[in-house]
Amino acid sequence: MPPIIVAQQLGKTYRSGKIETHALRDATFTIDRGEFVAIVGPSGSGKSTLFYLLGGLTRATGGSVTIDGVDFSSLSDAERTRKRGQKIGFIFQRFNLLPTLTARGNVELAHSIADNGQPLDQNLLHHLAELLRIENRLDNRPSELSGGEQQRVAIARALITRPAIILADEPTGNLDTENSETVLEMLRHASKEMGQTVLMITHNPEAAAIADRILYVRDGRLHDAPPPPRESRKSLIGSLLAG
Ligand SMILES: Nc1ncnc2c1ncn2[C@@H]1O[C@H](COP(=O)(O)OP(=O)(O)OP(=O)(O)O)[C@@H](O)[C@H]1O
Repeated sequence: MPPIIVAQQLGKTYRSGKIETHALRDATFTIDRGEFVAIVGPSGSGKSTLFYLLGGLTRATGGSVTIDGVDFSSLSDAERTRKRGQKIGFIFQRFNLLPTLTARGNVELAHSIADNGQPLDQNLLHHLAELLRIENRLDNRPSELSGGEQQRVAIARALITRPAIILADEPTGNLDTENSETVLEMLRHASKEMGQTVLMITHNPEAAAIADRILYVRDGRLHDAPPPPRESRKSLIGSLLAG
């Protein structure tokens, strides 16, 4: 099977006045279907920039990236939004639920943005709500939910469209240990049981340690971290995170 993500010399330079910041340079890599990839690196190294590029949320200033066979840079804005909704599920550190909608409303909105011509799969919603333990919280608004519950709703929202790729930016950054474990288990389930590709930015060595592969970003350059023996993974990842 061809890789789901193919990046060729992907780059992003921000310009403000005469100042140029090479946030990401010449990133060439592929990611296979079903892989669970952690993206680690010091603050300001380019992780979020890579995330935005892979999510089609910003345009590259160099190179290209193809997501599930689609070159996002060749699409109109409207088409890009639709494809993004169909192919990618996003999970953010701050949950980013719409405050005026209930939990169910937030999940339904993600489904309608994807606009894939299918009615919302109520069985999938029920299954996700059960796995994420939010069955009794679906009619509440985000302000009535705990942080952990909000993140679990955000995961249901990301998974309801059965996206090929899940992009998670510090998904456990605002959570306690128990909720972090639930979120990581769910991401691993998505990768291993559902065959979805998961890319997760994290500063948390425990989170990075459960990934299949670690991409290390430093000064805008991407490196595959060497696959460490299991027992030394956490300390190695800890030293990478410390920069
Ligand atoms: N919109 C922007 N305009 C100008 N420079 C930017 C912009 N966004 C990011 N940068 C710069 O690009 C570089 C990479 O930033 P990025 O946000 O990708 O880092 P990061 O690894 O995600 O950092 P952190 O872990 O602190 O979130 C930094 O030097 C940052 O200051």
